[in-house]
Amino acid sequence: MAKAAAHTLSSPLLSDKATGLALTPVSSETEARLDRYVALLLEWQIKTNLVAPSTLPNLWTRHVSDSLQLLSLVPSAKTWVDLGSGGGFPGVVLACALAETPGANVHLVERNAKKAAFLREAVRVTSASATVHLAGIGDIVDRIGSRVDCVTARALAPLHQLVGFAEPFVSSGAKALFLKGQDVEAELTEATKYWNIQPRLHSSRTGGHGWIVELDRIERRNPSAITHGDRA
Ligand SMILES: C[S@@+](CC[C@H](N)C(=O)[O-])C[C@H]1O[C@@H](n2cnc3c(N)ncnc32)[C@H](O)[C@@H]1O
Repeated sequence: MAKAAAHTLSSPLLSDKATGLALTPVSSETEARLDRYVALLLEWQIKTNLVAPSTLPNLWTRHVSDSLQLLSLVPSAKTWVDLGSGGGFPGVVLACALAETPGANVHLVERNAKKAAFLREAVRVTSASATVHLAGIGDIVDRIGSRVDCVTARALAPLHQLVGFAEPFVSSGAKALFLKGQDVEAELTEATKYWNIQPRLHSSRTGGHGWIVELDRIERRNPSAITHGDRA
């Protein structure tokens, strides 16, 4: 019974879906893939914590649209890497949206085996363009190998760590897009102690206090330029 209820979009969730798709419109093919993904997530969420339970009534705006908004920042990107994909945000959503794009692929990097199993199932039921890597971030740079157009992360780590994770990809020509919350200014201040970056900030289209940090260049700062008191 509980499982059957999980498959049926409740009225608030249907209304949230309409709001979300008005913010970030998609083709009917992509909408059908996203419907299958959301149904699977609600089914697995009963046993596995994929998103904070308090955010479930706003799944489409808080998670799906939050992910979809990245596409317009790099419309020509085909090869994506999503670090710490968890329940699939933004990676699976991007892969659903890119499923009709020839040559597109999203690498989903997740070290938790249960979440990686969910990601594999999500890719299967949606026929999305994605490859799941059950691995730590430090181990996948060589494995992914091919030229990457965009590296993403959401709710993974403080910005100064994300910049370090993304650096090998950005050094090879990728753009980095990090979904961040209201503390973005403080995180940027911390990150610039260790990295030379010129961030571009975009306020989230989904409202709230969210920001997208866009980076095209990352260089490690000369360690001698950091005063002793600044060192982590
Ligand atoms: C808080 S969740 C966020 C998941 C998703 N990005 C989202 O926004 O809903 C962070 C995820 O990153 C994964 N993770 C953390 N450190 C990692 C690492 N070094 N390598 C791979 N995955 C990692 C965790 O297992 C977890 O699933």
